[in-house]
Amino acid sequence: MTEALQTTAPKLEIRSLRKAFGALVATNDVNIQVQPGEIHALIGPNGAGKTTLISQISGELMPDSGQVLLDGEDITRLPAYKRASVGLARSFQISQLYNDFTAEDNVALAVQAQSAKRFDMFSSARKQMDLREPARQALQRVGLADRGHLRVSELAHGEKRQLELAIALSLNASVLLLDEPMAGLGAEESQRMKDILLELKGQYAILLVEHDMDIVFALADRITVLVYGKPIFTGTPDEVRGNSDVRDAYLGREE
Ligand SMILES: Nc1ncnc2c1ncn2[C@@H]1O[C@H](COP(=O)(O)OP(=O)(O)OP(=O)(O)O)[C@@H](O)[C@H]1O
Repeated sequence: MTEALQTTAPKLEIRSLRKAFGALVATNDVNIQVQPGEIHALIGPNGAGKTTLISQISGELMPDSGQVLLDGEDITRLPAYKRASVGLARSFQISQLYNDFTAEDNVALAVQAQSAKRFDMFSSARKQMDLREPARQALQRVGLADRGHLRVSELAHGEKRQLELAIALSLNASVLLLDEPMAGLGAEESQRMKDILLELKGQYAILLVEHDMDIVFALADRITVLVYGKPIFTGTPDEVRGNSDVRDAYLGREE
């Protein structure tokens, strides 16, 4: 993978991205390339600017300057709701799930929202099938095949996080933005999520923000370390572990 990473065109490219909130520069000249099939982790202390960066890539926040490119196309000004249709999906957050709907309904609704125009022309029976099948497949890929009939409110916390991922997968994206998929999970749930991400590894370009360093080092092909909005190092897990700047700025403190 590492050799391939150096020779292929990036799937997702962040060029000289900058975002300030008043005097605070939360994204400070960030350059990152995520290659096809790569899991690229973004780590850094609290407040380093990880979520702010993900929000600019997903289109929820406009950068002050710089570019976001998907397959070489500039999508910096594309509205968030259109990014999934060009292949970029941010995993939903639990707060966006509909509690009183079933897990399968939640995925089907996301599929429908993305394809609303396309489905207007179809009969309702056909529409149901076209929404249900991708929903079921996505649930299966995250290990929720036999939980689709349950309401979200009946799912365990870890299952809700799996459902968030299923929604992202159902959108047929080739690039996934995952913001702390392990947050709030117990040891067993974390292990399950790790196994799911390992299964997906190689099939998507994934930009992963995660505080759990065991998970990051087990999953990532490369890691970018962000400190005060600025990348201080990008490298393989071994390179990151061995870098003294990273240890001083972040890992030493975490460990
Ligand atoms: N809308 C906003 N207005 C003003 N400041 C903001 C805004 N959003 C984020 N910030 C600030 O920008 C900086 C980066 O925040 P961000 O949430 O991106 O960091 P993070 O690395 O994701 O942190 P954590 O690991 O705690 O989630 C922080 O200092 C934060 O207070």
